[in-house]
Amino acid sequence: MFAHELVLKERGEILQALCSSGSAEHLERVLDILLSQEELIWEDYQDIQVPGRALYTKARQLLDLVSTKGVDTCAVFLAALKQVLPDAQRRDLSLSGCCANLIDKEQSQITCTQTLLTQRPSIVSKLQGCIDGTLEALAVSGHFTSEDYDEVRLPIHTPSQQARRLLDHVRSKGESAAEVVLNYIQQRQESGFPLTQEQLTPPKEFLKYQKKLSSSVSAQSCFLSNYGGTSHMSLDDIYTEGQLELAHDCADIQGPLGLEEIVGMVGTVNEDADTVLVSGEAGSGKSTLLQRLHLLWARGSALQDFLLLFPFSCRRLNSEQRELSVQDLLFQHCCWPDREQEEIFQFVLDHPHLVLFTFDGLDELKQSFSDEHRLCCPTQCAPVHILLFNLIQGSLMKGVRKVVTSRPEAVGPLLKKHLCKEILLKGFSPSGIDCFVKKHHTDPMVADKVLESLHTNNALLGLCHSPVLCWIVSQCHKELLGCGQGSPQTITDVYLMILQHFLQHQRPLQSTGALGWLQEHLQMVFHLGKLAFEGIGSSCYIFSDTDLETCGVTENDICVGFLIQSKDMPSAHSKHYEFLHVTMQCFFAALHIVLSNNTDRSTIPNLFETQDMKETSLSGTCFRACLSSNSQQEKAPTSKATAFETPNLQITATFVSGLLSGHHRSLWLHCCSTAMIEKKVRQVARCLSKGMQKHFKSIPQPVEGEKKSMHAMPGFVWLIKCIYEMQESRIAKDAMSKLEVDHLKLTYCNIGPVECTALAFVLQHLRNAVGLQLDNNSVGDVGVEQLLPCLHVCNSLYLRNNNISDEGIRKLIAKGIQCENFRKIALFNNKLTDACTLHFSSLLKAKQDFLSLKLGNNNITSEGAKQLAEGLKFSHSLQHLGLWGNKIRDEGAEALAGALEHSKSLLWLSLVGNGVGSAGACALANIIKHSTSVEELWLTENCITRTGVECLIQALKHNTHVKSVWLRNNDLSLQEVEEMTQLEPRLIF
Ligand SMILES: Nc1ncnc2c1ncn2[C@@H]1O[C@H](COP(=O)(O)OP(=O)(O)OP(=O)(O)O)[C@@H](O)[C@H]1O
Repeated sequence: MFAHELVLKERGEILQALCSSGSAEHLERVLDILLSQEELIWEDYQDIQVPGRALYTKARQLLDLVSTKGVDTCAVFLAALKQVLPDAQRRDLSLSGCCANLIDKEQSQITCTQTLLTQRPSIVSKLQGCIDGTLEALAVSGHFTSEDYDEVRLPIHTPSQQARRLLDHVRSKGESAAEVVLNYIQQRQESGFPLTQEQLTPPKEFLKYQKKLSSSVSAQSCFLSNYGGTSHMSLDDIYTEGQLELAHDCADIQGPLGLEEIVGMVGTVNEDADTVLVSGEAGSGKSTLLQRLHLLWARGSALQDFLLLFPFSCRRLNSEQRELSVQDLLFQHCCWPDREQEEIFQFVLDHPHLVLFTFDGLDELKQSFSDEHRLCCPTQCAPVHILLFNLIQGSLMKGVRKVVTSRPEAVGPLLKKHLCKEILLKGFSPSGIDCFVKKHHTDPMVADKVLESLHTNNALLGLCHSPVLCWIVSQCHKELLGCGQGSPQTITDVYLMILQHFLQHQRPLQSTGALGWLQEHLQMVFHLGKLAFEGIGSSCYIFSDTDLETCGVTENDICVGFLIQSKDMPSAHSKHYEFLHVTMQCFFAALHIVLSNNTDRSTIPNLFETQDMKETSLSGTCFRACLSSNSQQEKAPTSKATAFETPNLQITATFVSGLLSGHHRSLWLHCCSTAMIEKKVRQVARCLSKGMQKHFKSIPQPVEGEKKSMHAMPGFVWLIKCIYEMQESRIAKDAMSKLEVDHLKLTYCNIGPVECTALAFVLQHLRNAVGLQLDNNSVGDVGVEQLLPCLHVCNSLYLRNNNISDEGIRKLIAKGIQCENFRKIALFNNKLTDACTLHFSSLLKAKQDFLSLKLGNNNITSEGAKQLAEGLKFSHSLQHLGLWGNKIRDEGAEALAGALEHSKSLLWLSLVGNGVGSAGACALANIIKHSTSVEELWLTENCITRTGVECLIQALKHNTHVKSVWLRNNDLSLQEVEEMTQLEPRLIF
């Protein structure tokens, strides 16, 4: 193959190789070589290197340019690539055979400017060690102004980029400036400063540091800390893959993402950014995922493109009061170099693309993200959050890859614009739950029993998609297996179960009776509750000895196991503690709110109003003000925006609702006054009702002719979940009696099985049937089953892109057949196969008023179509049938045509993108011939040839009510298309 053909054929791979590290270094080195080989002229170079242009755009332009210059330039380009790319990437490209030999140009140039061009690669290398000196020489000789100096020295440039910017400036200053540069380099060489080639291979001390860092990262990441109180669990033994998805649609990737793809370029939406965000709900496994990445890196089994990985926890960074430089941050917070600190840091600065930073829990940082305070100099000291924000946005240490985790609610548009991509972590898949439980219980009999019990309680199974809940449920298997009918249904039930588990673990229950376990440990609950509550209000998740003392937490309280010692705190002399998991802190804070006599009467209303505060972006002082302890107020001087606090306050509010539910009220009887509890119940009920009404009031009036539709605002799902936790049908009924909409839209709302359970609990009380649109969530089969109790109030159900399989459909249809209102369903982009068509066929037979069935982009073949046709024969009502993007061929089309040809109801049929061919088209022509209702037939992309279209034309001759037949992208020549359009204008090509 010729070089230019190869450049064309491997374009995608070459682009990836040049740009995937996110650093411009590879591209710029290739440009240096092409300039030196005189394959590019200066103007070509300037056309590509337009400031501010995205890296990928520059690379694409270079590829276009070398292709237009012909085979020789392409051969030199490939040789340059071969020289520049690291071994691993070079192996991925088949460059051999087509590369030209790079020629070392003789130093017989007429001008210094030419020499700077033809010797550019080596001059860039030489300059890196003496940028300052060269700049000074240029300034002294009057060629460079202080602006030139500043532009070259911009700290966002790596040293090699600074060298190139210097040469670019010199080019515009003329021959004498070029002479100054060459003279300076020559003098420097003569005075004994060698070339800087060794900058590209790590210095010896660096390798020692790398070893030290990786063993410290490995030590930190090999155990899971929340097993600390009870047993040690190594990450290897328990780690279970979570579900990772790109937040944005991306054609390049099918199926779930792997761990390596988190840092890779796949799914990039902003090529200029270096920061990847992994977002996920509380307990979805973000910290554990990072921990896994750290461990794999430290062991050399993943992310080996990065020589260094620096892990940070925002929770720990909160306690850093000093101003630090990036160098201090790396060395003091991650790993201290024993020697040659400067040299190691210089290597990091010179090779940003070989370095990875991870920041866990951005939502826990006391300050909210802002890009106002710019900092570019890595040696300048600043408060830690300013360093962090500048690293994330890339004004500091451009080119270093960053992975940041956060709860989704805490990510505002300000941060989003600095992200190269966002990845959603959606907890465990159904098979992930099985896998986790089996790993958790080494005894397979126990694991089987736990799983069996989970599969008989769908609400609990839904909860187990959240890893933290799956962990609790597995941990409390004895309680779970012992509780029979009363097994947990709500998140609060699960947390009460672990409370009971830990308390009884400490002192097995003997004489105290069924309610005794709590009473016996009430003081401990009060102490931890106070600590948790005060921390939640001020985003404080790590507690000192003094904090514990202030809240009365004793050694015995610690021994129960809810508090664990914090790892890696900078001050070694005093102990620090944190809750096993932050959701546990929320739970104890909720216990405090429910049980304490001393909480302010506005605590509950303020807690529930956090959502409003978020939506109106008021400050979070309101909730903080209701905290009673003075010490806490002293400790929270920062003005953290409410948006960052809201997730944990919302979780606390959800627990408050759950703890005050009728099911649990008897628990509190012996702990506090019934009147106080009842008052709090009324307060919560009022807050929920008020919150709901506020949402309903915001629904706009419908435009004439359109249905009244409500798109869920943030917080709607949370309120629904609180109502579910309370388990009060009365509140649900009351809330729904005021909702007057025809269509309820909850697309992209993070709806998983747990949310489905809550939605069904509340929506079943709707007075009028609605269209329920849940597209683009993570409902899954478990969620579908959870929705069944509200199916009777759904006239249409939209579940596009929700990971639903045939099993989910089986249950859905069994119920749907009995629901009078249920008339439309849209299930495109799921995991359906032929097995589901049997159920749809039964549905069509049984429900003579069913109107619309859309199953596009699934895996249905001709066999499925035949099965479906069996039901279609009986349907006298179906108006819309969508089967696009499946694998239905001619026989399937024939079966469908046979069933539909005499239909008096069908208006619209789509078989786009199936491959029915001409035989299929001829069969479908019968529908046109005989049906008295069909208006639109969509047959785009179906390998139909002239024969097929001729059948359709014939059929259309007898039909006046068909409006259009879509035939784009079939096997027809331009001439045929023109000819047939003339014959039948209703054909659309
Ligand atoms: N992939 C996993 N494999 C095994 N266990 C997991 C996994 N992910 C999470 N867990 C369990 O769930 C617990 C909570 O997970 P983790 O702390 O990682 O969640 P998170 O998303 O960081 O939560 P938060 O946002 O509240 O900080 C872990 O301590 C661990 O016990």
